[in-house]
Amino acid sequence: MFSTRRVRIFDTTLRDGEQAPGIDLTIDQKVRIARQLQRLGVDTIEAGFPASSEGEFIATKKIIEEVGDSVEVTGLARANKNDIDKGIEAGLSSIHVFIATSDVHLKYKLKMTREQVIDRIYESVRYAKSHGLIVEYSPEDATRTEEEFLLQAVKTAVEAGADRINIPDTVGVMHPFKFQEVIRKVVSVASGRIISVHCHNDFGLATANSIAGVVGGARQVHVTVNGIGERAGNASLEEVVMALKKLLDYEVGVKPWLLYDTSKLVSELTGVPVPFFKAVVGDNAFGHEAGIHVHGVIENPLTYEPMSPEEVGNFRRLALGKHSGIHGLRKILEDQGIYLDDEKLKVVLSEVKKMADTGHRVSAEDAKRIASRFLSS
Ligand SMILES: CC(=O)SCCNC(=O)CCNC(=O)[C@H](O)C(C)(C)COP(=O)(O)OP(=O)(O)OC[C@H]1O[C@@H](n2cnc3c(N)ncnc32)[C@H](O)[C@@H]1OP(=O)(O)O
Ligand SMILES: CC(C)C(=O)C(=O)O
Repeated sequence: MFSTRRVRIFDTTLRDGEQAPGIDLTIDQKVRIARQLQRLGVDTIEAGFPASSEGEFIATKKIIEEVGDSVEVTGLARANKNDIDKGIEAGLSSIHVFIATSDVHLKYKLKMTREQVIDRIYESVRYAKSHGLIVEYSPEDATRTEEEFLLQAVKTAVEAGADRINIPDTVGVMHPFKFQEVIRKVVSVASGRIISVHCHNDFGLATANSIAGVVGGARQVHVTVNGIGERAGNASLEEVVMALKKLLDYEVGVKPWLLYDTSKLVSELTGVPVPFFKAVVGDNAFGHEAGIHVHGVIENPLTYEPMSPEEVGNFRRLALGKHSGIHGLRKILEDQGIYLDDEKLKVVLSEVKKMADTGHRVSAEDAKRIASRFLSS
């Protein structure tokens, strides 16, 4: 039984993440990522969409065989018998059923009435439950759904036996102050079922909204590694995990020291580079050049680091450039076995800044070469 501060991490890198244009993983690549997600300690892996293709079906099957004994493996299914049957055939013991509830989706995509959608929610969740599955229901486009109808859809899924209710901000239109209240209302009608949030990053608020959803009472978050996914992506696993742990003192099962390696693996296999400035796992997430920062970090990393790189498997990088100071230069030279007094360091620093002013990216080797002139004199 989870404590009230425990938050489930539902990873959808292999489903929503892979839906992003240009990302088409092979079966073996999906299995490799699934193994890493299992090692990382996520609570649920959404392996894919079994009804989508032969490859998705086989990948789901293989992922269940590979990690299904130690982590919940689920798959996406539309609210129809065929998709649910495909998931069962693939060996799923958990399924993620969705159907939209917003008027724009009902009118232009599904061409269904609200009454028909309510019936479909009940029928599809009931059908999946009758086959012994763990069922998570998502009212797609929930955050653009008229509130009373959204709550009716939630109650219908609960009555049909849904184990979890996931609230997707499908096109990323939420902000944290509003989403927290939406989730609070959903929790109030969900009869104790776990409420989940699934946030997209169209306004750059996916992580913030995910956290707000947890504060509002959600105890599961849908995430993807590196935040990959539809359009501007999903809530980033590494950001959500570290924000929940470090800023709000929630408990998660994820092992944070594996975050950097997991990020690198997904980047390598998807071909999507991790932005230099990406929070937690970016190569500049623990990079320091400005003299005042480097001096502070040398004295105590807490001066300029909200978490340590080692906590997340990343690395601290001290750089040289036009913003460097004498403390940083001394450290970088001493790390190379070169010890100069302050007078000589000031001359070397001046040369470093002149080099940087030309646009040259000054390396530790450049500084060593400049300093060597003093050592030979
Ligand atoms: C927000 C999300 O990310 S939702 C998940 C999106 N992911 C994907 O679409 C990836 C996998 N998709 C696929 O491989 C294909 O879309 C399939 C196999 C699911 C369906 O393919 P097709 O039969 O060619 O239909 P197509 O994709 O063109 O249209 C979707 C159909 O599903 C229906 N549909 C869409 N969502 C749902 C739903 N939740 N429940 C029931 N029916 C749905 C649409 O109304 C449309 O029905 P129609 O064919 O009777 O008009
Ligand atoms: C299927 C649902 C959960 C989804 O991906 C979305 O609405 O963004």
